[in-house]
Amino acid sequence: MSETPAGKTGVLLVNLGSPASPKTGDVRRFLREFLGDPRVVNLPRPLWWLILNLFVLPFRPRKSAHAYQSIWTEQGSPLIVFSQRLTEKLKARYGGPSLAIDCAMRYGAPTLRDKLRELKKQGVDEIVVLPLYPQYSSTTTASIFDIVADEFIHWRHMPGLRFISDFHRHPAYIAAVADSVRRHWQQHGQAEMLVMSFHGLPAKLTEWGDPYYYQCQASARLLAEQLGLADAQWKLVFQSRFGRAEWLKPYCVEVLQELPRQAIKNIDVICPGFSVDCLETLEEIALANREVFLEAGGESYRYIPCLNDSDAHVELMLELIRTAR
Ligand SMILES: C=CC1=C(C)c2cc3[nH]c(cc4nc(cc5[nH]c(cc1n2)c(C)c5CCC(=O)O)C(CCC(=O)O)=C4C)c(C)c3C=C
Ligand SMILES: [Fe+2]
Ligand SMILES: [Fe+2]
Repeated sequence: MSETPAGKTGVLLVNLGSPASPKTGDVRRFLREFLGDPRVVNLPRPLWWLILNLFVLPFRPRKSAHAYQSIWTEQGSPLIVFSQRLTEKLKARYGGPSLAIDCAMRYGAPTLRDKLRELKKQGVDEIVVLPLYPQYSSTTTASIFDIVADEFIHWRHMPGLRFISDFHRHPAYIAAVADSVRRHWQQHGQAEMLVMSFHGLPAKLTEWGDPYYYQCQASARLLAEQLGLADAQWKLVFQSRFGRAEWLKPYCVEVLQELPRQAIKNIDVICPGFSVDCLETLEEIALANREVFLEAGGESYRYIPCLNDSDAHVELMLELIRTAR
């Protein structure tokens, strides 16, 4: 028997994932896995199974496939491409014999289980799981933890585990996003208002103890403070309502329709809850919601991209690996 060499850490950046292709069949497969996760939809299983199979999966995939087609690139889904490029840069800069770095998706491929097993094969004695969600939600972050915990059940020799639940007020995160806004202002000038759009959630989840709503509020307020914005110069909104239940408010679309009526016709829009650009930012925010704002009488709508694979994002990842809990 040989001894395991001491002191090797494995880091896994984890994001939501995308369909294998923007074809309806692949989108249906992806949505079946995603929306079948009890963390994402909390209804009783038999009831949700019926709704999902009778009312969602026969219709939604075709509509979503169109949306995916509008943002798909030669290299694939922006969410996966950016997440992997970020990982490659981090690896090239800081990876080595004592630090293995890789990237996995919660739904679709590359799977979280495969990547955890690859790290195990490399003999790491600590695994750092870093979900690419600055704000914790049971629907996203906890769902990643479920897979890690379930995978570990089968491991005889469990390594140390550090799971980074959130980094919504980490100074390095706030600074990196604020810097990206300032750079945008330097190039394009500052609009009358900065709209910060976060992915929505069913409102009930907050009552049930999900801290996501409060973490979004905290991130937005810290960003506004760092940028020296007065209250009238920024607004937090929630996008991507799904289904009929009440979601977190204010709804992005309603605010965009209202702003021109309040004589605010010139806005910058940023999505601080998304680490990399994806369907939700590129199609919904940068394309569809722009039309909503312009049709309501808005004049200028500038979308500020996510941190994506920028050097600032690579440094943020390193800082989180070093300091976040
Ligand atoms: C950033 C955090 C996210 C939270 C919180 C979140 C909750 C949540 N989402 C849905 C339903 C859908 N989301 C979809 C896509 C999608 N969602 C996130 C992030 C969060 N979701 C991302 C990054 C993406 C994009 C994936 C990509 O490939 O680019 C979709 C699929 C597309 C569509 O059909 O619109 C659905 C559906 C629910 C129900 C939910 C919380 C309950
Ligand atoms: Fe979502
Ligand atoms: Fe959406």
